[in-house]
Amino acid sequence: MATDGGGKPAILRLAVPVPLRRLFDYLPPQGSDSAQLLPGQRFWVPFGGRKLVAVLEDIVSESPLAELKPALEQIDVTPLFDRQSRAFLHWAADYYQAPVGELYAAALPAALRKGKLADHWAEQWLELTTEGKGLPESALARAPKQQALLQLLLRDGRQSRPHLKTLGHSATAIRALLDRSLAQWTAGPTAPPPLSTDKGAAGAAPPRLNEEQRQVLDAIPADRFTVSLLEGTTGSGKTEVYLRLMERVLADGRQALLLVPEIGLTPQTLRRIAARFPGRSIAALHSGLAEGERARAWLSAAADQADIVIGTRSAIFTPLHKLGTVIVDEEHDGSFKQQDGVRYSARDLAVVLGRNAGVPVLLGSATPSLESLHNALNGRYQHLRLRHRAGDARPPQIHIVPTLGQQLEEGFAPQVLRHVGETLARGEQALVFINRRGFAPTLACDDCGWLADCPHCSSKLTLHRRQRQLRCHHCDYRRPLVDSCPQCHSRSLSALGAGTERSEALLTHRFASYPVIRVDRDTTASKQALDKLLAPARAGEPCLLLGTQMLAKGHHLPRVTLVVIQDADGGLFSADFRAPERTGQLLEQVAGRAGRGELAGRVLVQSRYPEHPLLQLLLEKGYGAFARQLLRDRAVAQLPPLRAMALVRAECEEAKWAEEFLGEARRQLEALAPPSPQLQYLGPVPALLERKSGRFRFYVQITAEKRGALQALLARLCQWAEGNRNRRLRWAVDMDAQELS
Ligand SMILES: Nc1ncnc2c1ncn2[C@@H]1O[C@H](COP(=O)(O)OP(=O)(O)OP(=O)(O)O)[C@@H](O)[C@H]1O
Ligand SMILES: [Zn+2]
Repeated sequence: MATDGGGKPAILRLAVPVPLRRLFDYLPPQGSDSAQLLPGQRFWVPFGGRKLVAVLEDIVSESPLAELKPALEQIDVTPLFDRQSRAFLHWAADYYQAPVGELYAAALPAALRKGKLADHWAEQWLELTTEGKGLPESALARAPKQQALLQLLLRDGRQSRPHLKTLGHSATAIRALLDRSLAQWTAGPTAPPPLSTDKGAAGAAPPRLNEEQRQVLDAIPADRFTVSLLEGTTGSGKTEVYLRLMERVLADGRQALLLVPEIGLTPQTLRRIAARFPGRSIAALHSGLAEGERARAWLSAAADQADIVIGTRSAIFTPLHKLGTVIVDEEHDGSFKQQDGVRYSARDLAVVLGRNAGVPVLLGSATPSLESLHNALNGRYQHLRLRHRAGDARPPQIHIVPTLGQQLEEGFAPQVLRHVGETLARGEQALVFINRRGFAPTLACDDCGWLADCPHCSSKLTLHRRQRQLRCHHCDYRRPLVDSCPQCHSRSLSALGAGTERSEALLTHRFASYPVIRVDRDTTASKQALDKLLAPARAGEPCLLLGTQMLAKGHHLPRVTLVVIQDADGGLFSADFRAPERTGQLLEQVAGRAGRGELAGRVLVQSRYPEHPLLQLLLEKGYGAFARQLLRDRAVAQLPPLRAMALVRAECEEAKWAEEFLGEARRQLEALAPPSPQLQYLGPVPALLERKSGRFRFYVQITAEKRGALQALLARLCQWAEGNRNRRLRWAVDMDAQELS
């Protein structure tokens, strides 16, 4: 039996991925060596008849429990998490009221979460022995191939087997060094897969920073914790600032972490970064990778092999020991907040990570979130601005096109179609933004008024004509298209509203001599597909781009001179108080795709309510003024970011149970802390999407003046709710909730 050295048996205190907010004690696996037990290692443990992957937190000598089970198996020799990253995960668990075991699960790439061996991805490295290291570069002159290999190892250190092959070193030369005991193989983590770079772009001289960019960069301290919000208009050269900051960090021998939105991690972005840092290893972590590739990239980053880590949300949890800066691009983007499981915000955690590591954090956006803007305006964050477009590009001209009472053709006003035609005829590119994929939002019967509802959600099915299907965009329910009304058997069914597929049909017909490129989730199953689709646009040919918000961000297409926003009204009348903010961000980002090169840009915005004050403010004064107005409105309504807000959510097949549970939760809350001007409760109320995948969804909303008080309250509520015995009911705490849906 393993002991802690003092004779008492060692007890493992483990974080297990179950919805209970505590650690669990186990005995070490049979026959394990206590000297080999280290916090941060993974173990297989038995739990309620299942086998789970848990992470070792602590080794103790006593447990409050009398009967302990042994863990089944030790998975790692080398711990996957060091002390600092464990402390970070614990902080996040406390803040988001989540079990720490679930945070480890969120932090690990899928393959490692499932218990695969980390060593499985180990690479063979050739390195010099002490004897080899003692040789001068001029040694082995009589065997030039061996000498070349020796010189490489002396200058650049150990080399991986595949890399040696790429460089053309022969197996014979390697064998010779091994035989002379000058070199040896060692196993170690793999280097991140090298990224392909644009031919010609690699090594291209970076642009000279303009005065604004220089000031921004100078304001970011080299090695001290600060948070800066970079509010820079679209095309103002924010990415260039990120690249310079990374350069500085790398020169200092440290690692840079760059977080990007889910749809922002395009091959184009990766190439731009790879081209700037030839010879540096870059680990890209995103959902488009195969499980093995992702685990490999994660492990190499954790083993200090990656200089730059670029990733979506969960990359925030990569253990980086030489972190030099955290940069969050498009910090306002909704994808930084996880919407199920542990509902963390990677953007907010970036600030905590930077504070722990004592390094600068840079949040950048043309359309900052109200949270970050509020912090910048009240001085908690440093507020940096880029007010002008970089290079020679000018801001685009924006015009509203009123659509009420106009003869529209598949949703487009005649003058809009005329402008598109003229743009193409001039040899330029046009971009049409439609925020809905599919052919049309739904199918309706002209005779009885039947609508195609989803049987599992409180929403309509979307018509996808090419696949001849009706699909639910919330639960992915699909059914074949019907020819007649299921209710009255009438054959006159109409497609209501516009979607990308329907607009594509009109535009392809209307502008038949130009390529029409449709970009949405249906046409771009993979990131590579998007890259390929956009190739003609990048080549600069006249073409028409048509798509959803996938087109709104990150793309730099200098020949796009016309942007059409087909319908600006969607978010102006939503019941979600954040909807205007999101609409403003989206419109500004889409508009920002126009005129990014030498040619001037124009934006046409179709609206039924051209007089709407918020729309007017946005289009006339820009997002900056619009967002500051929204902040004043939020202050009046006592909403975030002026108040802290959390939701307690519950969902169940039986609406009644979810409502009852939340009713009781609210009574518990009010008993702990009665409502007051500083602390307010709302609900239980149904979520905006009341039913999803067959479950009814409700929430109780809590807004508080003091975040700390809210935290303490929620911690006690979780203790109560963990006792909930209804297994068919799911509940969750959503701290800093972003969606009321
Ligand atoms: N100092 C500079 N001089 C000349 N060109 C520059 C300079 N800085 C950036 N650029 C160029 O301007 C264009 C826009 O820059 P960049 O992509 O960095 O802007 P951005 O603010 O990140 O854009 P967005 O937020 O709209 O995606 C790029 O082609 C970039 O190479
Ligand atoms: Zn559905």
